[in-house]
Amino acid sequence: MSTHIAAEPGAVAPTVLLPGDPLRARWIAETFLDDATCYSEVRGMLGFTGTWQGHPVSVQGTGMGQPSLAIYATELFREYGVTTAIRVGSCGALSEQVAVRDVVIAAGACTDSSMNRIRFGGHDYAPVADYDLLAAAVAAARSREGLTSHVGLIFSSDSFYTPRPELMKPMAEHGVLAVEMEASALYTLAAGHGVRALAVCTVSDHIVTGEETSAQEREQTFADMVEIALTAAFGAAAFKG
Ligand SMILES: O=P(O)(O)O[C@H]1O[C@H](CO)[C@@H](O)[C@H]1O
Ligand SMILES: O=c1cc[nH]c(=O)[nH]1
Repeated sequence: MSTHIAAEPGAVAPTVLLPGDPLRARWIAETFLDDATCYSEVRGMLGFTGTWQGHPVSVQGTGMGQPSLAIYATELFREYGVTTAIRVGSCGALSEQVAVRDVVIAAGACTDSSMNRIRFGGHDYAPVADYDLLAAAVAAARSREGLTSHVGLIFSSDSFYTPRPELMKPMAEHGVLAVEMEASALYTLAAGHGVRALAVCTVSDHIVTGEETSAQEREQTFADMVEIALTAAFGAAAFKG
């Protein structure tokens, strides 16, 4: 057991999906995994292990924001031997080219968080996805009929309710597709631990148009990103099977 995860050694699979919402973790386990069992309920941050197409997979809620994700990611990497970590999150579209329910695959993550500046003595750091996971996810997303997907930068903000909304426009003008709250920390911690990481997000709301989805939809309907993440984790052969 680690401080915030009540799993026995070996109870967490080497490949973990990381939704912010612990109830989305439960929905993913119940919907996509075979023989899923819950290994942790500490603080209500649910974690499950099962199999997908015969591959062991865990799904662990991370909570909202980079400090919360960093707790779970650090314990998973240091104490449970996780080698592949894929965030499956919701995000807000910044660009008019991106619509609600589109999937955004994050090649890299900008941030307003001070976590990396503290880590690197004031220098900036460019958190990027694992290239093989990224390429596999893009291929999987582009082969899904009826799904519009995008690949590029996202913005991992410390604030859901931003005090500086005027900064979203220049972000979009510099290629940032969407805002969420965890990917930058995930990519940084994964790099530091030699772990493969990726963030695949579904657009739950639109910062420009104001369109939004319900809490129930964010918890239980973003299936494409989950299947893309699982396919990327286990390779193109699994996708065909
Ligand atoms: O839906 P999840 O994965 O929690 O992700 C997004 O939703 C939360 C904000 O509503 C933040 O955690 C943000 O990153
Ligand atoms: O962090 C987030 C997630 C979804 N939508 C947003 O606007 N922000």
